[in-house]
Amino acid sequence: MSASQSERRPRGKFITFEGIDGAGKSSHIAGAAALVRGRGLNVLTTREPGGTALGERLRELLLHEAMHVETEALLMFAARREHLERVIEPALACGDWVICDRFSDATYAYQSGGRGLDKTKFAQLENWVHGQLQPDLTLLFDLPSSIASQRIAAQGRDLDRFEQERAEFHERVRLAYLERATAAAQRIRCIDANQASEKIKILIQEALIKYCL
Ligand SMILES: Nc1ncnc2c1ncn2[C@@H]1O[C@H](COP(=O)(O)OP(=O)(O)OP(=O)(O)O)[C@@H](O)[C@H]1O
Ligand SMILES: Cc1cn([C@H]2C[C@H](O)[C@@H](COP(=O)(O)O)O2)c(=O)[nH]c1=O
Repeated sequence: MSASQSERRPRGKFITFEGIDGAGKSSHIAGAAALVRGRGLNVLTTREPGGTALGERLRELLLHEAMHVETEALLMFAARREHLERVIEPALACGDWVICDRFSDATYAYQSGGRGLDKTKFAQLENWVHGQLQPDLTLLFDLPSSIASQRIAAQGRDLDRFEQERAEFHERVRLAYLERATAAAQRIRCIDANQASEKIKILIQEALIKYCL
């Protein structure tokens, strides 16, 4: 066995954080990454839409320009294709872990659940862009949209196109996430986001240790 073969690390784990806007997922990504790093593993944190130079430009359009729902879905998957090619796949292949703020479950929840994109079209795009690849673990932050919108309002910042949507939209997104969690129960762990951050941090640590570390 050559030196490079013996040093080859096992493929990294792909972890995603999901939930409606304001559910609190982004607040926990750095802590999750620190836990993984503490085990001596390399970990990269990234986000969607975004994560590459082109993806970040697409993010600007997606968050601020009105467009047809199918354009929106196609651009989400275009940004994802780039992200997979340039960031996610190379990192996983060399043994690094990737923690991503949203992935295709968000497209299912927002574009199909929220906006009404045909689920068959979603499935075709998902299959085209990432085939059998799915996250090893998805942490779904579940919260009623009324509480999430209060959290966002308390931040006192300008709202993007999705955050400006009505409560009914966010409830449809939430239900679609829960539907997806039922359909992929082996991968998606639901976290009650209506509790103190310290308790949520412990639940995340438990899930990472139980399913990935
Ligand atoms: N458990 C919690 N209890 C109360 N407030 C929280 C909790 N977790 C996060 N917050 C606050 O809620 C707001 C939204 O949190 P965060 O940005 O992490 O949410 P998010 O799900 O990533 O939202 P978005 O998808 O819109 O970026 C922040 O101001 C954050 O401090
Ligand atoms: C990946 C993805 C994202 N969105 C929406 C959801 C959010 O409102 C914004 C940006 O995400 P952030 O967590 O607030 O940074 O984009 C979407 O509609 N579809 C997707 O696939």
